[in-house]
Order: sequence, then C-alpha cells, then structure tokens
Amino acid sequence: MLVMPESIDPIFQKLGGARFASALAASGLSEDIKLRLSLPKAVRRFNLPVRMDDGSLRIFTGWRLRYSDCFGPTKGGVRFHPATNEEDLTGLAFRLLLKCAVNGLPHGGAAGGVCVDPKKLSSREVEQLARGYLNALGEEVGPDVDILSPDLGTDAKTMGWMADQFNMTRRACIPGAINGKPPALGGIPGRPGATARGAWNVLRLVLEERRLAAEGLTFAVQGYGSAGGHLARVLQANGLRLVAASDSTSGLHAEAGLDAEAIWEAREAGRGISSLSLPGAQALAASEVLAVKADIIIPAATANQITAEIAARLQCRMILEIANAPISPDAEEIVTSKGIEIIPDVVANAGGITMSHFEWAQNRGGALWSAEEARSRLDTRMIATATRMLQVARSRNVSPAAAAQFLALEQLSAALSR
Ligand SMILES: NC(=O)c1ccc[n+]([C@@H]2O[C@H](COP(=O)([O-])OP(=O)(O)OC[C@H]3O[C@@H](n4cnc5c(N)ncnc54)[C@H](O)[C@@H]3O)[C@@H](O)[C@H]2O)c1
Repeated sequence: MLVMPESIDPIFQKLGGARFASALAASGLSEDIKLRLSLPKAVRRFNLPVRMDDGSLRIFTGWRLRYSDCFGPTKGGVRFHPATNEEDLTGLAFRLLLKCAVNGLPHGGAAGGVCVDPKKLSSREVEQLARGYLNALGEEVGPDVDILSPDLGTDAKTMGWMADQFNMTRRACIPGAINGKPPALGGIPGRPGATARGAWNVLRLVLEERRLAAEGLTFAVQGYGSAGGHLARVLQANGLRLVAASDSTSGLHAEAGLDAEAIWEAREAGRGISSLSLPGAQALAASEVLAVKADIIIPAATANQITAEIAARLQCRMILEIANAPISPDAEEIVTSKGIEIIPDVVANAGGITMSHFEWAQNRGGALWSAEEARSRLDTRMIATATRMLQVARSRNVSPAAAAQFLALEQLSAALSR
C-alpha cells in the first residue's frame, strides 16, 4: 500500500480516533514521522490446519500484526474469537503502541488472533490451534522480538501451550516469550487485579487534583468482568458507593448502593447480574447503567458503548475509561461539551499491560517477584504516569485525555526521529 500525504489524516482518524487525530494535528510532528507511524511494521496472515476430533480437517485463518518496535520488542494479545479480523487487530496494535508510549514501557504494540469460536472446539482442538499458531510465527516471536499475551478467548492454559511449544522449537526454556502464564510457569502474581489497582491509583490522583474527596462519591460500572468487577470492589473498599452495575445479561440500579462483593461472588459462581435480586435494587437494561446519575461512570465492557445518544443523556462528572475506546467518535464532542472529565483509557487501564511488562522483566532477570513487590512497582509506575499526565494537562491547559495523547506523541517522536 502506498501512503500519500493526503491520505495520512484519515488513516490516523481510523487508527487512534478523533482524540489522537486532533493531538497529532497540534503536535507539529514531521511528515516523515507521520508516514512511519501510518503503517504497521509487519502483518502476517496464515492458514492453520487442525485435525478435528471427528477425523475431519479444518483450516482456520490467523494473523499477527506488529505495529512498531521503536521502543523495544512488540507485545500484545492473541485472541481466539469468531469476529477476529485484520482491521480490528491493526487498531488494537496501534492503541497498544500509544499505551506503551504514554506509560514509558519498552515495548511496541502488536495484536494477533485466529478467526474461530473456541467454545465450539474441544480442548485438544484448541491446543492444536495454539501450538499451530506459535509454529506459524516462526522466528517472529521471542522475548526480544514479539511477546504474546492472552486476550479474548485465550487464557493462562492457552498461553501455557504456546510457551511449551516455543520452548520445544527453541530447545531451551525461554519464559519471556509468552505472558499471562500461570505463576508456576513464571507468570506474575497479582496479575488479575492489576488493571483495577492501576485505575484506582489514577482516579485517586485526578480526584486530588480536582480537590474532591473519594469517600462518598458514587459510581456505576458497565461490564462487571475481570477489570470492571475488580475495580468496583477496590472503589467500594475505598469508600465510594456503587449505584449501578451491568454485565451482558442485565443491569441493576440502587441509589442507596449495591454490594460490589455480592455481585462479584455471583460472577465467580458463574451467575450473571440478571440472576441477582439485591435489597432495594431495580433492574435496568445493561447500557442504561451508563446514563444513571453518578459521579463517575466506568465503561468496562467493549468499545464504542457511549454512543452519541447515550452521551446526550449522561449525568456524571467523570468517565473512567477501562474498556479501550469506550466513547464512540461521534459522542466525544458531546461528552466534552457537557464538561464531563474523561480519564483516558491509555492511562486508566494501563495496569494490566504494566504488570504484563513486569512478567517479561521478571522472566528475563530470572528472579521471582513476590506479589507485594509486583504491586508496589505497579503503584510507583501508575502514579508516575498519572502525575505526568496531570502536569502536562495543567501546563498546556488541556484535558487529561488530550495530555495523554501529547505524551504519547512526544515519546513516539523521540523514538522515530532518525
Ligand atoms: N482485564 C484487563 O486487565 C484489561 C486491561 C485493559 C483493558 N481492558 C478492557 O476492559 C474491557 C473488559 O475486559 P475484561 O478483561 O474485564 O473482560 P471480561 O470478559 O472479563 O468482562 C467483560 C464484561 O463485560 C460484560 N459485557 C459485555 N458486553 C456488555 C454490554 N453490552 N453491556 C454490559 N456488559 C457487557 C460481560 O458480561 C463481562 O461481564 C475490555 O474492553 C478490555 O479490552 C481489560
């Protein structure tokens, strides 16, 4: 694909959304750097044969997309999901690059996956696919090249198969190539709650900056999953009140407060929110949780959930972005025109990737960190990034969301000016 100067801006609109595109326009980045940034470093597509349990052969399509290794080896998830496609993976890898840039992580963004519904495969078939995926990457995977981690439809078990396959092909034990492994195989303790812990650190600093006491503030969570559910519990433990929550089954609303722990226990037991009846709570549609009256709204489900229609009905002071790009492009201006503060995804949800970076660093150093050590390092990094973001916002008189984009561009410019 030949990229002409006039076609660069639409590419960035698509890759990084309006927020990135407007920061880019104000950044004065050279045309050379824009050109370098406009295309991924490498895109691989492969066909993966799997011998099914019934003896038939099926071929699944997989991709690995490495956006840029300007900060270090690329790093990113591998998803096994029926909607996997190259365009979405390109956007994911680009946003991961921005996240590494803002958070000063020595990695470039990557994303990969296979177009498959793993729920329709047996465990043996998924194992074949995971091992086949790793084999297809050949030399383009490894702790100094590209590091794989779990994403939709993949978990610690899948990553364990890939790590085993990687070690077999290299005839060595090299744990730093695959992240999200079980702790017994070199995974990092404390990974599951890392995104929530990081987000709380960021929120705490933003509240301090705005001279708001956390105690007694109300919040609502859309997407009571690993990230959203952990975060609801952390916020409740710190004195905030959960007034609404939803998962894909339904939502609940209670002005006087919902018990974050009770909803988490139900989730852990495999029961959705629709199965719950909590004292004083009324049921409401999953997406309506975003429009309830609360100080902080936390979208933690999927992208583009805050549509223009929802944005017009928002009744909050702040949005803490846990899902990636949860505000649709046409809604962002409505949100900001209402004076609602956005705590941006690239900083708010970076606890997970930061902990994942620690797993790689721990594996390369050959040491095993304690959960306490990993958490304390996470706190230090998250506080440093959030503090920088707020300083830039103050000094440039822009929103924290814009400041985060400026920080990313500054880092990218320094790394790509050659
Ligand atoms: N888990 C992490 O460490 C992490 C880190 C960074 C970003 N994120 C982002 O946060 C989001 C959630 O990730 P997760 O790991 O918690 O996933 P998860 O699968 O554990 O949880 C997702 C939750 O969202 C719910 N959901 C899905 N669609 C919904 C809808 N339309 N309305 C309400 N609820 C809905 C699901 O029922 C589930 O409870 C994703 O966008 C992910 O990219 C997660």
